[in-house]
Amino acid sequence: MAKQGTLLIVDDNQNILTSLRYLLEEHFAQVLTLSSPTTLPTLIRQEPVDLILLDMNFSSGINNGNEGLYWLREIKRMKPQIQVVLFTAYADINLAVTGLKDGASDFVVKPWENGRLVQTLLEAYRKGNGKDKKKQLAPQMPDEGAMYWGESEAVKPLRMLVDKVSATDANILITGENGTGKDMLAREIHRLSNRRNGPMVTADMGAITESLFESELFGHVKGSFTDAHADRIGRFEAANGGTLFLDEIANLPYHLQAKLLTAIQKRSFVRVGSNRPQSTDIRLICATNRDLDEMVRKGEFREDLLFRINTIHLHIPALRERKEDILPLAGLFLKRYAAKYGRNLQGFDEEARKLLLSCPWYGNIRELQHVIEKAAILSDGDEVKTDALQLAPAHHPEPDRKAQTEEDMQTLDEMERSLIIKAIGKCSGNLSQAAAQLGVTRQTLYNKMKRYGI
Ligand SMILES: Nc1ncnc2c1ncn2[C@@H]1O[C@H](COP(=O)(O)OP(=O)(O)OP(=O)(O)O)[C@@H](O)[C@H]1O
Repeated sequence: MAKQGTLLIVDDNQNILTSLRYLLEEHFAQVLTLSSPTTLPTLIRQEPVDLILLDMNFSSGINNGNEGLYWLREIKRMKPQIQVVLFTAYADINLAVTGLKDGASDFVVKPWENGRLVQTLLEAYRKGNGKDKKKQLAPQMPDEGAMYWGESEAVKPLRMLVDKVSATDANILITGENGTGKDMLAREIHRLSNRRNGPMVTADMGAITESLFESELFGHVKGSFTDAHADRIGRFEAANGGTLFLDEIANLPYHLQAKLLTAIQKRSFVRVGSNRPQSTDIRLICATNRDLDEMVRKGEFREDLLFRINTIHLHIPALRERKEDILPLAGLFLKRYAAKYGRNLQGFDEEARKLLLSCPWYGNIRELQHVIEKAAILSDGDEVKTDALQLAPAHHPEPDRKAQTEEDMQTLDEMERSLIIKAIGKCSGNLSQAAAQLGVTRQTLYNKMKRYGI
């Protein structure tokens, strides 16, 4: 029989890789090998892999097979059609059984017997080949809460970079307009990192009051101030062994930035009321929608802090810069909310699709998500029409569309939402200008946008 299919072998033992490659090249059209699973996501996106023989233990990770299970789930999440055969030590058979429940086709126990191994792999290949051809053609959408990367050119370099840096401990700065998915990306990086079994702790620097900054981040000891009724650990300590995500980093007042810098540099902190420095093992990810370079120029952000936090800079493009992803994302949200609200919605009619593509989406993916949720609730039949999208006038491309009258407004909230959208539209998305025009601070505008899903 002619050789068919692409097999990928993932094992950190080079001798095993070499001997298996010789053996299996006799049976498969292409045999690829990887000595570490870290680049597995990139490889399976680039190569047409049909089948993976996946080791359960990697010397870099914890030697309990969990790493194998983790990668199995990743493969199944990214490319459910790829068949995975687990390669396991005798002691890990229970884990391999868990792996079967998680979607593995089969498992082979080490030390292996060549004939048996070949037979198991060929059977797994046959099982996958043909059976799931239909599924392969459908776009792969992630589960609720999972990140959808999309296929646009604008996110490709970002994705490559994320694959490369996730496993390292480099400090990462994520930038992007509000609602582009910075928080989601931070979680994705944690999930892809070697710290994934450790905690992921978030501190929203816009929400922590100045007086509680130190206590929230570094903790305090009982009696150190009036409300310190008991010892309390801070985020730096809670994130030990995992990832600390400092969201809205630009909102940290200048005079507190030096304290943060010291803790980041030394990877140690002192609880309020104590004088004992404690060390912590964290991977730091920061995020902001502001231009930190400009803030440095204006003297609002410390240059040394910026230098420290952005070892790797990841910028998420605005949704309007990745138009190819609008309809797939809208489809993903529609599927999610149609199921949630018990609607039989299969898609969008042509006008609705055009409207979705022509919107500037100043609130990015968050705004799209809110619009689709509302549309799912309002729609009858099996297609979403433009009316159900309820996009505010400023979002409509037609210049002569009549402004909404006050009678059309149902609530004060809707009025405020509409005013904000109009102001942002007028200022071409410049939030500082829009805030000035509305007579509120940038932070207030930002909070309101979050609240209204803009
Ligand atoms: N790539 C994505 N795939 C699926 N959902 C996404 C994606 N990116 C963002 N979302 C959804 O959009 C919403 C906003 O995402 P997120 O909070 O991560 O954005 P953000 O950039 O951190 O926002 P902000 O600037 O307001 O802090 C969330 O509900 C999230 O689930």
